Amino acid sequence: MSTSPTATDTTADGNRSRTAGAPMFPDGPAADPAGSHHERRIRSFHPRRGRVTGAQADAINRLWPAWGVDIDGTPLDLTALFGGTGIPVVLEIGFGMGDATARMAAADPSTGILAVDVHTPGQGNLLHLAERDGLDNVRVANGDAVILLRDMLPPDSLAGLRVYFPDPWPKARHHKRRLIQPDFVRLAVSRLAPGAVVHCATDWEPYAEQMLDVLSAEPALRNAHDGFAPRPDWRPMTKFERQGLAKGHVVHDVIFVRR
Ligand SMILES: C[S@@+](CC[C@H](N)C(=O)[O-])C[C@H]1O[C@@H](n2cnc3c(N)ncnc32)[C@H](O)[C@@H]1O
Repeated sequence: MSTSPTATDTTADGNRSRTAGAPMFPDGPAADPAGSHHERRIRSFHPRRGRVTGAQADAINRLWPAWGVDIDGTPLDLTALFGGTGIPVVLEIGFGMGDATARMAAADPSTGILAVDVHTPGQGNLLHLAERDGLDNVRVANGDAVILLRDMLPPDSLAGLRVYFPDPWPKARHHKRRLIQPDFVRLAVSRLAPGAVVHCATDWEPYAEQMLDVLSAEPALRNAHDGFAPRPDWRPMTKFERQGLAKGHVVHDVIFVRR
């Protein structure tokens, strides 16, 4: 029997050692599964980065096969994904570290949350929290949410869309990278069931105005409020929200309903 390290050896602190070229997470998310980086399209996210802790790596390796979704272009059956329960499913794009996602899932177990991000430490953290807190209404997807919506989700399939503190891309030459734009909203709305709720929040005021303008201009949506929405008490504080508030930023929510 070989005693040399393999792709699945685990060190004392829970980190995995691996041979050169072996995948970091043998049973975890595939890197760029749908080839998003090869599409000639402007993306709304920074490349993946960040150190993955031992606990996060352990959660990814053990839980991804059951609760992970590779965004690889294969059509998704949401009912099957959530164990055949038929619960309504909301899509959260850009969950970051996932603490707020886990709290929302715990507070409302009768709603499924399909949480998507490209941030590996966050994927590990959310899987860890889901297991720790017994949250079987959370699934974690890795990759570009645009491909998930475009190629994998059927029309009218989602009960909601949540986008909390998306990257603000403050420089004018980067505004084209902002997620909330007319084309994206048209695509997302086509995957929402009638009555589905679109909820966005940001601490970047010019982006808040853009969200309000773009969502107001989409004929398939109606504003649930007059202008910006009051912050709903069920939306937990997120990491980026906390950082924005510490800098003195003002937070705005927008809530629209699919007609
Ligand atoms: C500024 S962070 C906010 C994270 C979290 N919502 C919070 O408030 O703490 C935005 C996140 O959105 C993710 N993101 C941006 N565009 C995305 C896309 N098209 N698909 C998946 N994730 C995306 C980024 O990777 C990043 O983790």
